[in-house]
Amino acid sequence: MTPLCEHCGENVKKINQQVSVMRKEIKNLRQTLDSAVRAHRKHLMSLQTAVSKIDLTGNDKKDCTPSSPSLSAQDALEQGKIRTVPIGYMSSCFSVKNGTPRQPTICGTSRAQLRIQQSVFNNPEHALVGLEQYSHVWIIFLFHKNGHLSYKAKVKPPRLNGQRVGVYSTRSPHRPNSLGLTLAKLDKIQGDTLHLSGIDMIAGTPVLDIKPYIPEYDSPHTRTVLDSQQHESHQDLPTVSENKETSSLNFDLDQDAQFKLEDSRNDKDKDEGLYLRGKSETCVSLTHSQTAGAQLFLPRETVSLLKEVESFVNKDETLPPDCKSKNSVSDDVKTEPPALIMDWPCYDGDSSTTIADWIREPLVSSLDVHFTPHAQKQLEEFLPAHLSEPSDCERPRFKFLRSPEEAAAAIRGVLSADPRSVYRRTQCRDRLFFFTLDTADITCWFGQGFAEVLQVRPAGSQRPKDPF
Ligand SMILES: C[S@@+](CC[C@H](N)C(=O)[O-])C[C@H]1O[C@@H](n2cnc3c(N)ncnc32)[C@H](O)[C@@H]1O
Repeated sequence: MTPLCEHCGENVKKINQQVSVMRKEIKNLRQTLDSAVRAHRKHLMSLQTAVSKIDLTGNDKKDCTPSSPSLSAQDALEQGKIRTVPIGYMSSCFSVKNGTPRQPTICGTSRAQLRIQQSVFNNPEHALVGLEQYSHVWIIFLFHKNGHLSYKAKVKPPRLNGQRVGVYSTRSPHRPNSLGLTLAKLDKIQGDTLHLSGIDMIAGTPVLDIKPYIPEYDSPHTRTVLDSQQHESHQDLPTVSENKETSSLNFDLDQDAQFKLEDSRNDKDKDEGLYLRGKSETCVSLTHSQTAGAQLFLPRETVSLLKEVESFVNKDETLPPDCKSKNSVSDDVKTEPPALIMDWPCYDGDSSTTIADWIREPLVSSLDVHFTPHAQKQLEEFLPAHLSEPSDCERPRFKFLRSPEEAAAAIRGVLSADPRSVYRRTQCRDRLFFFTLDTADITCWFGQGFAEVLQVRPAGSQRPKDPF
């Protein structure tokens, strides 16, 4: 007789049969589960491997890594697939994207340093020998703080106030390969370190390459002028770098526009080009009537002032009286001043270069920048970088900027170009705007056609509350 369960009264044999069936089912389920987990793990690993082999352009690079047995580094290079190694990282007076100039010309006084890594060259300073002869360098870098790797074929540049254009017609940081290109001023080289100004990169930006800026190669206008004049005169013409050792004269147009006019003649018998350089180094070209191409570096706002000079010079074919009084060029120049023809390739539709209208005349106009007396006072509290002061001095100190005036110019540069996003500009225009410059936190607000700096405090101190 089959025993019955004392708890439920069921047939024990039947219960045992049911239990063994359930055990089998559980075992099967476990096996299914285990194999599913294994399959998922395998899938995950293959996905991770695949992801690690996708480069930023979305191309499969499985065969181009140096470790790949199937493709040598040379083959990879020939296919345009390389693994980059930063030659150094920027130290810059801009710590975050917000408030960083959108182009280097916006803020000539922004400063940065770039130290060449020893991992690239055993003696990094050797790689810089000769570069000190150049005033400007191209910096090729990675937009490493783009946050996400997505990019679109069409973008909305802030200067177009919401309109879309193709990414390759812009300098947008959101682009395949995330490469940036900046023309920076080379202030000096110390050992393995470049001291730069006029930059638009944030601190920590990985730099991939540096090249000297050579107007004869890099500026179509200079090339065109030189080419045509060489063709006409069949003689070698001076390069802009030769202009460096030349005599100079100054003329002041007003407080904001001081120009150094360097007569490029290093041989009295040759009638050569002129070289004008301003405080902020926006470059447009200038030609001498008879021979060489020349370069003009000036702030955007002063272009109109210089156009007045242009008409003055072209009309009278003499130098302004101010120039004459400070003139240090030789007598024959004074008695027989050269006729000048100024060309404005960036501004006046020169045949050698053309640019999009929205760059020439942005839909977003530039702003006047004011400081409240309080902000001005706060700014003056900052000690310049490298000024020796007692270490216990409680005043805040800049790390890069050399004076409160330089900081004020940098702030003006950043704000006059309206650094707000289109969204902020249109949807929350009453909001306070914060950005960091060197060791200073700047607070400002925007009104119709102007920006006002309200506070300049040591970075890291508490932000004022936004009243809106
Ligand atoms: C419009 S891009 C132009 C950069 C360069 N001159 C070019 O034309 O390629 C400059 C802006 O990029 C952003 N930026 C600078 N450094 C960056 C970095 N390392 N990663 C991501 N964005 C950066 C800042 O917001 C800055 O205003």
